[in-house]
Amino acid sequence: MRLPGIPDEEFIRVEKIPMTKEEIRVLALSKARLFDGAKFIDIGSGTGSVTVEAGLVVGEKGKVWAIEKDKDAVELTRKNVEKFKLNNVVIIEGEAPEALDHVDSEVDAIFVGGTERLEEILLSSDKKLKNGGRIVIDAILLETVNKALSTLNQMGYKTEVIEVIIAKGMKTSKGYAMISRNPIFIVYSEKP
Ligand SMILES: C[S@@+](CC[C@H](N)C(=O)[O-])C[C@H]1O[C@@H](n2cnc3c(N)ncnc32)[C@H](O)[C@@H]1O
Repeated sequence: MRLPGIPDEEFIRVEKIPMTKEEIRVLALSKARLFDGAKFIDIGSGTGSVTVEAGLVVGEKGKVWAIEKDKDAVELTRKNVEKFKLNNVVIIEGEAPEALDHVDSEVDAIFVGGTERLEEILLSSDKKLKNGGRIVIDAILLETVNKALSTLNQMGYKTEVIEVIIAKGMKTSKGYAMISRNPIFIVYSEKP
């Protein structure tokens, strides 16, 4: 089992597809409490960075389903999965929540990085999640946080939210300058 924390530069990237940054992946996957052999869904896989990190954590006995609606992002997820030589990932091209129908197993955790149609996604995710399983949502907008918390609370989940503000050191000729990244909210929750 490998803990998450692959440097962003190791992923194949294209400018128009935003990536969940390294430190956020570490926190989000830690809140998802993945383990060797776990089953996991990444909704809105984008570059595939969360999918790849999760695939390495859950190992060969585990499985990851990556759901992505954008054709180019699906291709990018595929390239990164190949780059990291993972054979425990199923890539589903399609939009959640409908694409969740192609996940043929109950899972231990779900990460939502693509938050369009969030309420429907959360309600459908519940049917795929084991009791005690976790849903983790990565959000930029306050409105997304609000929707996530209200929906999860209605579903009877135990919920928490954190705001993550990170500055990363950039090496300059005079030393390291700290460059701020945009604040990100992580909503994490547990099914009763
Ligand atoms: C912020 S990016 C995700 C970043 C990704 N976690 C990564 O590290 O590259 C959001 C992605 O979610 C996808 N998306 C948004 N809503 C979706 C939905 N309902 N179903 C499937 N994909 C969705 C978008 O096409 C986009 O690629």
